[in-house]
Amino acid sequence: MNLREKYNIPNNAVITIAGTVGVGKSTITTALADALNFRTSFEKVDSNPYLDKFYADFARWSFHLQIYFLAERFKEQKRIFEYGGGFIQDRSIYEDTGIFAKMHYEKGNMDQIDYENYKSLFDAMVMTPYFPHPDLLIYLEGSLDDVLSRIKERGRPMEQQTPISYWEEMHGRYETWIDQFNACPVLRLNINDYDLMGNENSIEPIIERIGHHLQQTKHFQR
Ligand SMILES: Nc1ncnc2c1ncn2[C@@H]1O[C@H](COP(=O)(O)OP(=O)(O)O)[C@@H](O)[C@H]1O
Ligand SMILES: Nc1ncnc2c1ncn2[C@H]1C[C@H](O)[C@@H](COP(=O)(O)O)O1
Repeated sequence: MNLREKYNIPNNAVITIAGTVGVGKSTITTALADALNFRTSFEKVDSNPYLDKFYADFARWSFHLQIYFLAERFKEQKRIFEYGGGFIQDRSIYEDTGIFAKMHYEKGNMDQIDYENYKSLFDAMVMTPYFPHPDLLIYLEGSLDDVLSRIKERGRPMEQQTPISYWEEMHGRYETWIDQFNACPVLRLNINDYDLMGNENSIEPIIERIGHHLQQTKHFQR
C-alpha cells in the first residue's frame, strides 16, 4: 500500500503550500508530490520577465508583476482543474493579494487606482463560487533567522540585494495573514519539525497529518 492510500488521501486532492519567501515551499512541494504520486504546480521564477526588474525598482514594476503572477496562477489553476486534481501547488494565489500586492500598495509602491484595479480583477477571477479552492493549505512557518539563512543559502541574486527589512516585514505580514485566512482548511507545519534534507523518512509523518486533517475538515467535497 502506498502512502497516499495508507493515509486515505484522495487521489484528486489539491494541496497548496504557503509561506514566506525561502521558507521551503518548493522543496516540500517536490517531496510531497513524489511521495503521493501527485503532479506539481510551481512558480516559474527563472522565466518571469518582471521579477529582476521588480527587485531593482519596486515602484516601477509592482503592478506589472502582480498582473503577471495573477495570470500565471490562474492558468495553473485551470490546468489543475483540467487534470481533475491530484496536485501539490507551490504557493497559493491568496498570498499574491493578501501579502505581496497589499504590502507594496501600503508601502507606496503601487498607487491606489492600480491597486483597486488589481483587486477587482483578483476578486472577479478568484473569490467566486466558480473558483475551486484547494482542499488544504499547508502553511510553513519558521523563524526569521532560519528563513534569512535559507534565502542566503539559495542565493538568488536579486533576493541577496534586497534589504533584510523587506524580508522582516514580509515575515510579520505572513503571521498576521494566516491568523485570519479562511478560504480553505489550513495545516500549520513548523520547519523545525521535519528534516527533508537529512532524513527521507520525515515525509511520512507529514502525510499522516495531511490525511488526518483532510478527514477532519468538512470542506472536502470532491
Ligand atoms: N526542510 C529543509 N531543510 C533544510 N533546508 C531546506 C529545507 N527546505 C528547503 N531548504 C532550503 O532552503 C532554501 C529555500 O527553499 P525553497 O524550497 O526554494 O523555498 P521557497 O520555495 O519557499 O522559496 C533552499 O536552499 C532549500 O534547499
Ligand atoms: N505576488 C508576488 N509579488 C511579488 N513578488 C512575488 C510574488 N510572488 C512571488 N514573488 C517573488 C518572491 C520570490 O523572490 C520569488 C519566488 O517566490 P518563492 O517564495 O521563493 O517561491 O517570487
